[in-house]
Amino acid sequence: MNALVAQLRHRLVVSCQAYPGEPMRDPDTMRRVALAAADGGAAGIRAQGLADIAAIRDAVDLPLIGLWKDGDDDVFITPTLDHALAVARAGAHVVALDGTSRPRPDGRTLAETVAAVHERTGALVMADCATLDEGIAAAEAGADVVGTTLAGYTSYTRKGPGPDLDLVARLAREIDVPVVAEGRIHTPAQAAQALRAGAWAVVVGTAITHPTTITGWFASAMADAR
Ligand SMILES: CC(=O)N[C@H](C=O)[C@@H](O)[C@H](O)[C@H](O)COP(=O)(O)O
Repeated sequence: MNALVAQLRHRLVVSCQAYPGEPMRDPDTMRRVALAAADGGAAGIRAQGLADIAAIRDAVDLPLIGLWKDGDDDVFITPTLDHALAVARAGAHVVALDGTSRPRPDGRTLAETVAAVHERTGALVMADCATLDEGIAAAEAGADVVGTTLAGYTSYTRKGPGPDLDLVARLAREIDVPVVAEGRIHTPAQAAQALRAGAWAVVVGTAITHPTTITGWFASAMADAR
């Protein structure tokens, strides 16, 4: 197994992302958020956008999973090979890309995309999947790690309030590549449950790095209690 993937075993990766138009959408802000996460014990960082990836790679000495969300199509996480190559060149050790079975905008297969990233950049690939079958196919396509990132975010998967730990468990049983639990992990207890379900590593974003959403959780709980 690759040493960088081995380093993430049973550890926390913090996803540092702000969305278009938000006050924290700024590479230097995300760099600081990533540094703060590293101080708290994050073993890896996940970051979106070439500028954020470059800023974080320079400042934070941890494995960096990079992605580039682009376009309005169904496939928006690092949708094409060109996006993936740019993410690697910006400094990501691992390129996270759409690992679903949906057609990619550049017409390449997942296997072709993974092979080209490996050959042309030396970066690893994390396939962001939504279902068990997609995770199995992504492992066969050569992905270095498989994430549950898109479970609940496709037309054919259901979004529950919490993480899809059943998918984590089924993937961990079925495939030999490390399974990363990602998506709607909102509490430390859920992160621990993901490990018990068989996750190699756990990615937490919103619950650590998105104050607008976290504030909303508190505000709405209080509104319900008024
Ligand atoms: C579906 C999609 O676009 N997921 C994105 C992927 O990078 C991010 O918006 C999420 O914040 C990330 O996956 C971490 O998940 P959570 O924020 O739920 O802990």
